[in-house]
Amino acid sequence: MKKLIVFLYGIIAYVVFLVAFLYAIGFVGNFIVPKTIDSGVGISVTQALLFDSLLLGLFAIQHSVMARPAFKKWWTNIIPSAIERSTYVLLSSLILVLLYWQWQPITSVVWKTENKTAVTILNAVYFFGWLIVFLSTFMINHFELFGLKQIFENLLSRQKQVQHPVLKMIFFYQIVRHPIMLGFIIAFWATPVMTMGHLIFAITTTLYILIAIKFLEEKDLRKIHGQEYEEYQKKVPMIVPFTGKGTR
Ligand SMILES: C[S@@+](CC[C@H](N)C(=O)[O-])C[C@H]1O[C@@H](n2cnc3c(N)ncnc32)[C@H](O)[C@@H]1O
Repeated sequence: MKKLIVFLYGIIAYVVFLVAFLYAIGFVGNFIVPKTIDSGVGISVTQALLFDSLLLGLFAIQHSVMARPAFKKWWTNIIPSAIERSTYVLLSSLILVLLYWQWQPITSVVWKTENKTAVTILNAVYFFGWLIVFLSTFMINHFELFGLKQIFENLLSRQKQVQHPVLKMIFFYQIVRHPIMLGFIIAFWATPVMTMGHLIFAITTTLYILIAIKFLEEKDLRKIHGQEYEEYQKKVPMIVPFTGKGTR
């Protein structure tokens, strides 16, 4: 019974993630969904900045803290390890829902193009960014990244072996070390109409991504994979494709 509850919890977490992910495409791109990055009742710029910084800060803190190995070690003394990843995914997705709901637009236009070709290209680049994100998750392990593998193994009572994580260096991971983050950055910047609110979102998230991968994720990856990761860093650039050999 407990295993079934754990399994259902993981499935719900995954469904919430899928909805939040799909909504993000509409939210950032101002497509289809009811509330987007540029919609909503305008409040003063100062108030909007305060609100939006708090929302982005909340996401950054949750993401940075809960992804650290030391936190996971402590946390899995409290919750079953089978749902550690699902809980992370669920909380991240719920914070995103809060962000979509409470995001305060600042609609002054910073740049805009009405040229049809430019609009088409920018929209194509936008969707290409999201496609890179989605495909890259399968290149490392989509099902493990979103907690599904863990809840399936738990349901099937598979003997939990302590498996050393595998470093993936295939497909997009041969071009850059962080294709998922590259995809996000592309999607956040590619727009035919850049408003002040959208620009602040793009700058803040890009800075957070760069700092988090350099000082948090790669530090963990070097600890986990040791020399293998250091060799990978020498061969493959961090986030800008085709910029020669990688650097730390
Ligand atoms: C949200 S994913 C982002 C991965 C990567 N930063 C990217 O942008 O494509 C974070 C998880 O991927 C894992 N990870 C990062 N690079 C990896 C690689 N090359 N192979 C396997 N796992 C990786 C990290 O340990 C972390 O658990």
